[in-house]
Amino acid sequence: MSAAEQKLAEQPAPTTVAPDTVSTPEPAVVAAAADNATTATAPSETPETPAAPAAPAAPGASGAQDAPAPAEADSEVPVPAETKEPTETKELAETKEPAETKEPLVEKAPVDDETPIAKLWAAAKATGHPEIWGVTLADPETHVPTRIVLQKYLNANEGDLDKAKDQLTKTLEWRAKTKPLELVKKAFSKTKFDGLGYVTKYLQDGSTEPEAKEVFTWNIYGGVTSIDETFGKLQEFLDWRVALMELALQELDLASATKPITAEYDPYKIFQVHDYKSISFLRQSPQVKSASAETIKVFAQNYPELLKEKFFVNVPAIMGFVYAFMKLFVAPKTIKKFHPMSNGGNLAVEFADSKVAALGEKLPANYGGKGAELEEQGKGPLLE
Ligand code: HEM
Repeated sequence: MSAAEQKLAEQPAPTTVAPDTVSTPEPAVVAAAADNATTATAPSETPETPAAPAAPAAPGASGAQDAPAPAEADSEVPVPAETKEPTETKELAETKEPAETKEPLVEKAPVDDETPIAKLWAAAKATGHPEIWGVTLADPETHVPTRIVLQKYLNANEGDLDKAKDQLTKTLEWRAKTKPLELVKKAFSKTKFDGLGYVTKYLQDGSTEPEAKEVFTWNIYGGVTSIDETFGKLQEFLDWRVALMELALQELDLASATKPITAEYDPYKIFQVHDYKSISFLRQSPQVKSASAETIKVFAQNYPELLKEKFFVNVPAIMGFVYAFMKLFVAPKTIKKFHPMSNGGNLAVEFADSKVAALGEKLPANYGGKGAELEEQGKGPLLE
């Protein structure tokens, strides 16, 4: 049992959805939520190989049918490595064929543009929008960052090419419309968003491996002083929330990534923390409900496979019902990455396994570390 799970076990999480009532605690829900999603899966040799159609239903299709596709849906389903890497096949065939001979080339199947990654690339080009998460898309055959992005769409959809294509196309259309990179340059209202969101990054000296970098986004929703101010204008809140996510993506810096990912191996993900300390309102207002539901939906569609683990800290025991309510909107596989904790001071011990040495110590003291406060070590969307 991890420290998060122990903390969780201390804290009841009722399942009743009625927002105005505090219902009977139900430890089973807590246990399920704390379940870690790091299910071991067979390694795949072919990163782009789609999962077999017989894989379990896509996230969002099981349990909560109407729930959006999860932003951070895991790809835990083993992916059979049936097909040979087409490029390898081609290279092999060509090198074996002496240039002088007139014999016909060995038949190459499938050709490069038939791989799922190549098909996603074709779909991406067709939308006309050139970037995603700070990566200017280019031929994935030679451009690792693009290959990573496209593979994430396959992973989010359990290797289902049609679904991946659909989600990718919608993301690119959304980015063309929303212009998230411009939101990062925009200044938001200090009155509404001051102290509510930060991004931090931690590096392991001497290593260039992707594991040597950990990026966190922090949502200090306990710091909200006026629901009407912060959540009253939904689009404004969403824009700010998207700007925060894009800042985190800048730190993740996929554009400089050099290591391809597979269905099972993907170190390019972000930790998220929601801090509900000192929450001044104990009921979920309609504004909070719609802001949360809409954020979850937008993120599920447009930021798949970017969540490593998510910690909800300083959750007042009396608000266990909120957790139960929120889970209704989230796909089961994403929920497995959630860790509610009653005491934020225990957060630091969760990162003992990180490749970034003493990561926990680098966190602010509020979270059990020895590092500077978030205001000092973090950055957030611009405010005016
Ligand atoms: C009443 C004060 C609260 C506010 C203002 C609030 C705000 C939000 C918002 C805006 C989101 C959207 C997702 C995001 O920003 O990343 C969210 C998601 C969520 N919140 Fe809260 N929340 C509150 C209380 C709680 C409590 C007490 C819990 C219990 C643990 C909770 C659990 C969750 C969960 C599980 C999600 C889904 C996260 C995801 O899909 O990534 N919330 N919340």
